[in-house]
Amino acid sequence: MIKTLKIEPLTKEAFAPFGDVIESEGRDHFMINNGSTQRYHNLGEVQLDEQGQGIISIFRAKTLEYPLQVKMLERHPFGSQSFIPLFGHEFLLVVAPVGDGSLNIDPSTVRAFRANARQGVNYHRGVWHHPIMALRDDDEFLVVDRTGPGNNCDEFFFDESIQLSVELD
Ligand SMILES: NC(=O)N[C@@H](O)C(=O)O
Ligand code: NI
Repeated sequence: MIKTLKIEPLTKEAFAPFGDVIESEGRDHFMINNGSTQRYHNLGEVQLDEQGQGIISIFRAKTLEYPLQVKMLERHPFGSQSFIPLFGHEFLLVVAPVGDGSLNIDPSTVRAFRANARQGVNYHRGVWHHPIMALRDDDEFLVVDRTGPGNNCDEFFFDESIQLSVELD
């Protein structure tokens, strides 16, 4: 299978099978702080197993070479993982649904999205995704995810006959 993935705009609806889109555009809010602040409440669900602890980190990411061949995806079975751009730059996502839970990905289910400069994402537990795909060198992302016992990162490498690529326009 040789396929160039169509890069879709990131929307709450389109991304729903994979997790949450963290954004204020078009979302409900309520006023707090005596009317000085709008709270865009509960935009994403932080998912943890019982032994897990939620933590906040910063990822400083190099850009990858494009066209990119998607050779692998990873998942975090014990918790969600969110990426919120700190410098307001767009970034890319490649994802695949949780599936039946086995260590396998149907390549026909792999999708690519482009986050605009005011969007973050929250991958739900077990959702397959490519490691962070920054579009600016040394871009930084606030990351909320899970630490704790056990291996919380499974990797799946596609067979060499599966060539999924991402091209920048
Ligand atoms: N390994 C790690 O912490 N990073 C990945 O999970 C990622 O999604 O970038
Ligand atoms: Ni990850």
